[in-house]
Amino acid sequence: MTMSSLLRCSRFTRTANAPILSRPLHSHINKTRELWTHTRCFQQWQCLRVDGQSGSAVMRLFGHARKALCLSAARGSKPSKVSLKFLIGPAALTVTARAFINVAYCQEDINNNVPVEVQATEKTPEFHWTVLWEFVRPQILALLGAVILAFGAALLNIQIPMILGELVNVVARQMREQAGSYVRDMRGPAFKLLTLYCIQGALTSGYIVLLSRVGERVAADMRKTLFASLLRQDVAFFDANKTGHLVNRLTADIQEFKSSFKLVISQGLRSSTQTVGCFVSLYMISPKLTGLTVVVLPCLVGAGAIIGSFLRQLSRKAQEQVSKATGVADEALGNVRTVRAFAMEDRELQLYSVEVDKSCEMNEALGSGIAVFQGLSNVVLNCIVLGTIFAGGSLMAGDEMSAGDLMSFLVASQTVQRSLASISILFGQMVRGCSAGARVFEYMSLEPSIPLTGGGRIPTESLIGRVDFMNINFCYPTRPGHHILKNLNLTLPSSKTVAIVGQSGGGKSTVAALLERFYDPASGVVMLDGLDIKTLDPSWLRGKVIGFINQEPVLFGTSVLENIRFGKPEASDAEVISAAKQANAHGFITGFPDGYNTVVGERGATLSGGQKQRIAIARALIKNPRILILDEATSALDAESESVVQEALDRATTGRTVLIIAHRLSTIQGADLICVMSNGHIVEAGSHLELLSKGGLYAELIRRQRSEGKK
Ligand SMILES: Nc1ncnc2c1ncn2[C@@H]1O[C@H](COP(=O)(O)OP(=O)(O)OP(=O)(O)O)[C@@H](O)[C@H]1O
Repeated sequence: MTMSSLLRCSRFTRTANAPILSRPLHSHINKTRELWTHTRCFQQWQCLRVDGQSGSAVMRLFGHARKALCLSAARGSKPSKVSLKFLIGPAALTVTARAFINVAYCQEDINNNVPVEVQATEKTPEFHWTVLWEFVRPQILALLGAVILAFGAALLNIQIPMILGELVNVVARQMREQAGSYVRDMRGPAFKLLTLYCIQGALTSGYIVLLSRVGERVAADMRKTLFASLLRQDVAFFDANKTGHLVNRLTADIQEFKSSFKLVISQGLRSSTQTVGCFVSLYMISPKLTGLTVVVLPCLVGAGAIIGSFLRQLSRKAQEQVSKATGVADEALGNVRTVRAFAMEDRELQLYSVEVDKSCEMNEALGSGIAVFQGLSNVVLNCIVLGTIFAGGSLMAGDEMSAGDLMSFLVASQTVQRSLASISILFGQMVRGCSAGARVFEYMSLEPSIPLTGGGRIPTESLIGRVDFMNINFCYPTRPGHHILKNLNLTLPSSKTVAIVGQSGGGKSTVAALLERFYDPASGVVMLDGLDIKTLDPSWLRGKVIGFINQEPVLFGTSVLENIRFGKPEASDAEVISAAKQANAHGFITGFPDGYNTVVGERGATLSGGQKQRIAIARALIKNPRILILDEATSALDAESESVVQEALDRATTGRTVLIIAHRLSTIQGADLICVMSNGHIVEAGSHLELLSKGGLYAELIRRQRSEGKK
């Protein structure tokens, strides 16, 4: 979009019930509008209601609008309309903005703390033919072949009623004249008809084979491209989108698109060719009867289409209800241990039953609707046949038509009916296919603000491993008004252990997330060996430099060997075993009947917490990271497992830069530096003894934990 078109479409309108704006405010908004058009963020603004706001309040309002849009962009949606209700002082102000989002604004500094209520209406994703073309292009020859074969089959279908008519004429002549050989007269048209049937069958199989090849390959390419795009997205994107919703796009949406694509090409082409062709045939057989058909048929097909669309709506709702019920079952079965632990089986069953009963009711209603529709269609179709015979018979009586012509007319008009009905169904299918395709394309074109790769790398031999957090301010993109880190300054000296402590929810893990570059700070820099990590290759940083072990290690449902090798795919078996030994895991792994080939179950469900944690440590150690982050690595374990894991961790931290995030202060007393976090920044730093002697917040935390321990 050019700057001039942006300026053209930028406008403010006052709605009927909006109070008259004061002059200074008007000019202020105009200035702001200029600002926005220049930042290329907005396509159109509509200021609906402004009650006695000061200029600066309006400026803040625009700031919030921008943040809301950034938030939506981080969630992966591009809203066309965002309604914001701001409560600034006593007055309320409502603005509706039509937005053209520039995703780059996700990283804007977010510093305002005005209470804000945001409702974002998600824009329906758009279907882009150019994107589809990119997927179809490699299959174009097969697709053209399919189109030609389908067209050929449709042309043959048009011939069939005429030849049937010829056959009936032979029979009628035989009955009338009783002369000549029946078999000889029938042979010609019968042979012709048989040949047509065979060719038509061959063409039909041909185009179905080609189309399913095209459809499957296009769908496979789409799946791979969408999955690659999803894997590339920012962590913030996954904060904002449910996994089930994303998986649905990869599975159900692509499936729906593929079915529609195949159906629209094969049936659409066939039905439209047949409709046109058979209409020509009808006209050639009997212009009078065709005139009658032209009046009656569209009315009936139109009525059928209306009822059909009602039934489709009903079917969509029933399907939604089925997936709702599936969602309940999915959640319960996926969290079966929690359900069992709370003895909630009956409640889950009840929830599921309610949803299943609703879906049953809807499907029953749908079934009744379909039954009525089918019954009516049968009556109507038979009436059409009756009407055609009636009208055709009177034409035959007047010698304007032969019996064969009437037969041809009947078959051709039935073909037209079927084709028109299938076109009306296909239209709905096409709409559904396009919206499924649009949902798939939406995430394909989404560019992450933090790329996966690209940027500099520090050679391993010169990597020191010093980390500096300088003046960091940060809010999570999903909660723009909630400031987690405020002017945080922290240094992790090379080969030293730094522990961060502080109240729960204070932002300790957020510091680790910024070092991993899961998010970028709103302002300030994170430096590795004096280089801004934004200039370094994120995949190198995460894959080679930093080892991350957190409270709830997630393992993949494969073998122990593969899980450890996840840290370094090229590692030999000997390296895996050595990492397992360092992590105190070799003993229990070799105790399993299948040793390193033991499959650990979904998310490592067949292992104990301590065993999972030690495999996670081995997975982190196998890449020999310069920096190790231990985020509450032992807090989920019992005392016995904790001591085994702690022993592994103590061994792992030697010679590395280590950042420990801990609740239990007893585990970090040996750290070189302990930093106490409060209110988003570091308020105290020093060794355990120094901090104790100061008698500040750390001493208070120690005192509290000791008294809790005693209780
Ligand atoms: N992905 C996220 N999106 C939005 N807010 C988040 C996200 N992760 C954490 N938060 C919020 O950020 C704040 C800091 O969370 P963080 O996990 O950094 O705290 P913490 O100090 O490590 O807490 P704890 O000691 O309980 O683990 C919390 O208020 C939390 O609700």
